[in-house]
Amino acid sequence: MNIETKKWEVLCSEEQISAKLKELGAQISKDYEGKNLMVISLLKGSFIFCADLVRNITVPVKIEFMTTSSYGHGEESSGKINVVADVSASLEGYDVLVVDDITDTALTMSHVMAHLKAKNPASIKSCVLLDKPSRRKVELVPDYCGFSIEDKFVVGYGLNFGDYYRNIPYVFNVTNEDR
Ligand SMILES: O=P(O)(O)OC[C@H]1O[C@H](OP(=O)(O)OP(=O)(O)O)[C@H](O)[C@@H]1O
Ligand SMILES: Nc1nc2[nH]cnc2c(=O)[nH]1
Repeated sequence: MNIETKKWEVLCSEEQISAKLKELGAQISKDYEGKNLMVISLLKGSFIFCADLVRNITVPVKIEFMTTSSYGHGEESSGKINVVADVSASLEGYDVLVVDDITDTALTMSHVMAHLKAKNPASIKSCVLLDKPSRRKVELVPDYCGFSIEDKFVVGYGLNFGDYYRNIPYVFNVTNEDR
């Protein structure tokens, strides 16, 4: 599908995202006061959300990265989570917060949480910008969540369509209507 010729429905505007980042940042800063916070950004999807989120966190934070993949270019999870690049740091003694752009089937987040728990962090929680609870294949409730959304394939603010559109500064859905 050529999405340039279709109408885009904005689901989370830049203003809504910016307000949500302040809320999440304040809550996380309060909850992690006096703790040893390590944020792990799941690439590629969370690179924009995580970069904005950590700038709203006021307590000391160590930032690490991990790359997973399961969707490829499609709109359905392959069901197999590939750890393309594991986190390189030791997690021992850290209060880990795993940050992702979206939890959909939750296969990615549940796989990553189990994978990282085995590395003995002091604690581990999850934070996502978007949650699609209606699509779960495994039970999981993110500890921090920006927006709960309905079952629509969303694009922008880190989320891809094919290899593109991660740089669009808001979250949108491509409709079937022509522009
Ligand atoms: O809850 P799930 O159904 O597992 O879907 C969520 C995952 O899907 C996307 O990753 P993707 O595999 O597309 O890789 P990407 O981060 O490179 O976009 C997204 O960034 C999440 O990590
Ligand atoms: N781009 C994109 N990736 C996803 N991965 C899981 N759900 C989605 C979605 O709605 N959009």
